Amino acid sequence: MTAPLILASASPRRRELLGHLLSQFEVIASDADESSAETDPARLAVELARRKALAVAGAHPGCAVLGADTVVALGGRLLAKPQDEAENRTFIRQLSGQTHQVVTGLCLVADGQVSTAHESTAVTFRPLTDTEIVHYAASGEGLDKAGGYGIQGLGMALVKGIDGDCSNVVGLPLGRTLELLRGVGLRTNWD
Ligand SMILES: Cc1cn([C@H]2C[C@H](O)[C@@H](COP(=O)(O)OP(=O)(O)OP(=O)(O)O)O2)c(=O)[nH]c1=O
Repeated sequence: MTAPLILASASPRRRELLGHLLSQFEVIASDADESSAETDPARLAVELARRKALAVAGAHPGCAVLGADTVVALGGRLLAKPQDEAENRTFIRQLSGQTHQVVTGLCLVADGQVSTAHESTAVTFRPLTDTEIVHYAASGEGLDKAGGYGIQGLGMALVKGIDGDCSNVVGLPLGRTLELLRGVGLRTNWD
């Protein structure tokens, strides 16, 4: 498999993480519709990753395309990106003192083959004070992130523990991504 790889994502975190695996790839953001009635976190994350990858693959035949989507699930609820600072406070208040799941779905389209995978990581927040919640939401860091926080930034101070792959929480599970790339014969920096 020699076709160049395209990362179908506007996320700077995904670009940086994929750079840990491949020295060369292109980035083209997908405009795929992200609305869905699916409520199961893993199925939703994979469905959206598939839409992103297929949208870009359709416009770039002959290229391998990787799409990803990260979903935050607290009990039966899904927390998307907060609309504004007030909703960000609500999300962080809900996550306070609780364990939630962060699920990233992956889809790789290559040589007419569609491969999918997902990874799940459990993240536990400390019990937070109102002052802490207001302080974090005011930073604006969580506004473009699923669940309304970034574990790689200031949001690290919200977290009591993590069980699973940390890169998955940031948006691209590196182990699973390596498996998918190797599965279609793509050579990575680790091979
Ligand atoms: C929970 C969490 C999420 N995130 C990010 C990862 C994803 O970029 C984002 C979830 O939104 P996504 O819709 O998965 O991705 P995106 O809109 O940023 O980019 P694209 O759809 O173009 O690929 O939240 C963090 O960076 N840190 C975290 O701790």
